[in-house]
Amino acid sequence: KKKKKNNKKKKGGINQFFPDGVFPEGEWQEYTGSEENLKRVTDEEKRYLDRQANNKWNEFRKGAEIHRRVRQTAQKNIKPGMTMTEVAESIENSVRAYSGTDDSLKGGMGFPCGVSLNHCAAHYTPNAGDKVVLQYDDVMKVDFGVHVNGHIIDCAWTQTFNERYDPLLNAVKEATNTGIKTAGIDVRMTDVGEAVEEVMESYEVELDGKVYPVKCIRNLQGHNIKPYQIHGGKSVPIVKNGDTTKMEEGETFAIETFGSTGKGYVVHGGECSHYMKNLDAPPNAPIRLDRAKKLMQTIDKNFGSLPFCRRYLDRIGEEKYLLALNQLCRAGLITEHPPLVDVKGCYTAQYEHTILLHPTRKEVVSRGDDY
Ligand SMILES: O=S(=O)(c1cccs1)N(Cc1ccc(F)cc1)Cc1ncn[nH]1
Ligand SMILES: [Mn+2]
Ligand SMILES: [Mn+2]
Ligand SMILES: [Mn+2]
Repeated sequence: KKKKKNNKKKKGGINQFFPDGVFPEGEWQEYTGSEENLKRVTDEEKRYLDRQANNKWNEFRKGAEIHRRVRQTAQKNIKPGMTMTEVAESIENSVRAYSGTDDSLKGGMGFPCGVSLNHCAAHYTPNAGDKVVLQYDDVMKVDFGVHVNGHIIDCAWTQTFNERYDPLLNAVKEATNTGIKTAGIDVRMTDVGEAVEEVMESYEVELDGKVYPVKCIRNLQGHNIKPYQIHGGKSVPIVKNGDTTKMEEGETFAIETFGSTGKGYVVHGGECSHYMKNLDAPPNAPIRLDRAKKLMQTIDKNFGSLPFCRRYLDRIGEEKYLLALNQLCRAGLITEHPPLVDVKGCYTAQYEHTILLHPTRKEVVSRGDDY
């Protein structure tokens, strides 16, 4: 018998530290560029209206506060010798504890905790049975989401132990901050990409006596975020790509950049762990295969349109689901998001923040004193 969802707020959540329910604002930045953008900050009427939308903003700020506390502990505790499963699950359990609810659709992981290593840039998290152990010379991209009622914080950093990678990390950190500074209302996507690329490619890194120019991974992008939708349909390039699509007032963006000592281009590589319901699939498409039908119901109930990974099915008690999962993917009802890899032997790094385009100012809501 399925245990009833307990809708009570759980103890130990982040709310205990903010009894008034008001969460800290992120880093404010003024809009730059056009004359029109410069005067947004003085528009009192827009400022007043923005405060009315505060509930939505406050839920992003709650997610960001959870993200900062979880990553601070992770940055201290993650060490070589831990398995990738221990790394990912320690972070995921911490997010769930702070979220203060057992209902994964009310709050918790916004998407799986990525722990992509070295030439793998994104979308790797261990599946059951993964024996990989974190090494001293690894370059690990820790990329996890926190959601509060579907308001998703998407924020990532690169964890290393060998300081020889610092120039690579600094290049990407500065490139991401440039992307954040350039982003704004009415800004064209291609202009963000161009600004990012210029900073990234001004760096080089020396490894094992060889000098590499830092390249942007040109087919990885930031993206807008919508309620319960990690990818809202707009992409933010990290190279100049001619896309004149503009950012708009009220939108939420994940600004992420990736630097690489390899080709600067990723392809699918390795076993898939990340999956997500296909929002373009016809709703209520008939699924004849009984096991697949049941699995789809479980996915709808626990994740909805949020990305999930195989370990999330394991932990809710699903067993022998792989065939049914593959059938749902082949039917186009679920999409696979396999690991994204540059060439073997190269090193890739990432930094990512979530920004809120308020009518009068830009808020880097996931900013911390770490990055
Ligand atoms: O690469 S994306 O698919 C994308 C980038 C631009 C347009 S869509 N992706 C969104 C996503 C898709 C599936 C997931 F399971 C988790 C995330 C970016 C991302 N991954 C991690 N953090 N941010
Ligand atoms: Mn991310
Ligand atoms: Mn992202
Ligand atoms: Mn893909």
